[in-house]
Amino acid sequence: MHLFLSQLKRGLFKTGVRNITKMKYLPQDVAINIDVELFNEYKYSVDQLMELAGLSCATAIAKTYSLEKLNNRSVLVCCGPGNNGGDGLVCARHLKLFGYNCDVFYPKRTDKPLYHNLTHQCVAFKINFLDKLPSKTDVENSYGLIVDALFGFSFKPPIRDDFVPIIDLLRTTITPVASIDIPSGWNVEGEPKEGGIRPEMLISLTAPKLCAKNFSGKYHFLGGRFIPPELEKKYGLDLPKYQGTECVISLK
Ligand SMILES: NC(=O)C1=CN([C@@H]2O[C@H](COP(=O)(O)OP(=O)(O)OC[C@H]3O[C@@H](n4cnc5c(N)ncnc54)[C@H](O)[C@@H]3O)[C@@H](O)[C@H]2O)[C@@H](O)CC1
Ligand SMILES: [K+]
Repeated sequence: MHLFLSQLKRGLFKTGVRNITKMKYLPQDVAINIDVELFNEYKYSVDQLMELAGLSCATAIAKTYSLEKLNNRSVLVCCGPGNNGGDGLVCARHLKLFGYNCDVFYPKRTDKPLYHNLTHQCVAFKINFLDKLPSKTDVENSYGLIVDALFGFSFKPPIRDDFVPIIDLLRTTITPVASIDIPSGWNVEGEPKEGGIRPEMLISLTAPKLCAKNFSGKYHFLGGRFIPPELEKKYGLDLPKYQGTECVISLK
């Protein structure tokens, strides 16, 4: 006991908890600058980062929602038009490999090879793409979890009309929602005043954005373990230490 206390005082137990308290929450402009720097200075490609981001999300989801917990029901992945939606497509593919049944709702598709390829891969993995938004009752009967991959750190309020019904569904359903990077519809720097979606899980990528301070759901993970140490230092991110070979870390 004495040894434990003296080691604790000397800070020898590096559990990451100490770092979590210092960890930086990013405003929108800083999140965008880091993104640009990863591509321009470190020569990452979007595909590379998206694959790691989507894998992190699928891993965090599988650690939290076992098939048993979902009563073997499927996962509905709702994808938006940007890179957050791309993360969702990658996440769906990895979830499928982990043994989950996934359906994807991807109403506004971006005409770029990356998104065509990700969609093609999902179809090849026998992931079903829905033609229309299911009703609240159908969602609650068929799905154990909804993955919210609609908007990430480039979202600018207010939500445009075509996405309002999807956000309304996510806001009102009793099916748990796992949001990728940002709870969609939230301002990157805070919760909307009129009340937004209330995800049960948030998977922050790279570093949590300022709005994550308002997250009151049960599970918060950090993923996207690809930040070069020099970049982490430059932006004073103070990321918690990922354990061993893990690609995610639980913050809550
Ligand atoms: N550097 C990073 O940290 C990485 C970020 N990634 C993901 O990329 C996301 C950012 O992606 P993007 O910059 O492509 O943008 P987003 O995916 O955040 O959203 C942009 C898209 O949403 C639309 N949109 C914006 N405001 C809207 C509104 N009010 N109503 C309706 N549509 C609206 C835009 O027209 C655009 O098509 C991150 O949040 C994260 O999920 C990962 O893919 C890879 C690594
Ligand atoms: K999201």
